[in-house]
Amino acid sequence: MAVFTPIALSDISEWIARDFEIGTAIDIRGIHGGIENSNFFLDTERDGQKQEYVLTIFERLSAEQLPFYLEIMRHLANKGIPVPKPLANHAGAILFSLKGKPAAIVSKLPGLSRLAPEEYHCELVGKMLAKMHLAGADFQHTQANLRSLPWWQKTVPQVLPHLNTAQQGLLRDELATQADFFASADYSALPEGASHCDLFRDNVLFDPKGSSASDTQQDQLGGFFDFYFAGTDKWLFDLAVTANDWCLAENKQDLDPGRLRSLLDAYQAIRPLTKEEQASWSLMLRAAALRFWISRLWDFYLPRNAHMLTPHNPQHFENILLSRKKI
Ligand SMILES: Nc1ncnc2c1ncn2[C@@H]1O[C@H](COP(=O)(O)OP(=O)(O)O)[C@@H](O)[C@H]1O
Ligand SMILES: N[C@@H](CCOP(=O)(O)O)C(=O)O
Repeated sequence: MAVFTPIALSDISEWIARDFEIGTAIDIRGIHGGIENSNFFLDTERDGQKQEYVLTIFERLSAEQLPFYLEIMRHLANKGIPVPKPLANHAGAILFSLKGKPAAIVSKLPGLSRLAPEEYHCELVGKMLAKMHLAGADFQHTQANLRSLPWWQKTVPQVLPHLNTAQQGLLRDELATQADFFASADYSALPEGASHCDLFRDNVLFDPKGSSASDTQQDQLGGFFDFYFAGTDKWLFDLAVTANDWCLAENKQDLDPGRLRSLLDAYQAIRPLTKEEQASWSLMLRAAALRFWISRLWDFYLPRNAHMLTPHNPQHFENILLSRKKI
């Protein structure tokens, strides 16, 4: 669990009662699992009914960067895509300040993560990802993915001293390959728009409808959340990030053909890939692997203070990159 900024009920009760239409705050609990922000489940009571929200204190993103993330969630939610909807106060604002940091309150989605997904789950995710891309096509705001090539180029020199010679070679070579790819005509031709850019298994919830916990074939998509790495990016990058996490084989590095087919077929049933996208797929899988290898190295070797922070394992994405280079 990472709670960088602790919040107690007494810190927010008056504010909630005064500025919102959501009744009385009755409970606030730090959430396990996240590594970027301080997240809390916030319960309120209104007219005898319990209501559930998620309160986020943003630890790294600035008040200037945040409107993009909150507005894309509002835009998608208004179009029926199951994503958290930011809550507006009486004045219509959706971005607030708490303990001197930016903060937001969003609706709590139903369900739980499926960390061992079946092909069926990959299909649900592929279909909704394509719908989300199309629903975001008329979103007016743009903001670069802040964890794309310029950030990789800035961060790689900081992590290189911590790596062995083989890892340094792999990282340098892949960065150069990706810089060439990003400068190519093929890359420029790829369609882009608002993208999640971090659609890992732990950022998707499923609402179990089956009669038992093991009856996962009845799951329905509860929603996508954690849009705080989103940006205007190539849709293919979003799909590659998703494939690299959802479609792993038993060895946890190669792609599992069945899961991958389910994801891609479902995505393409809604938005078929262009010929440039098809041609760029293997390089984009590598870009997606590199992105998370670098960020995990950065979190691992240059950690921040948090009360309970468990950095993700960088080796996992080194293995995935090596595997994607063989495709
Ligand atoms: N809108 C939401 N609805 C339901 N659960 C949520 C929501 N937002 C966050 N969570 C829960 O909080 C946990 C951490 O959130 P996450 O956004 O992944 O944190 P971080 O941005 O710090 O990585 C998630 O694993 C999930 O259980
Ligand atoms: N998904 C990324 C890290 C971001 O963490 P999240 O909890 O915000 O998804 C990774 O696995 O490296």
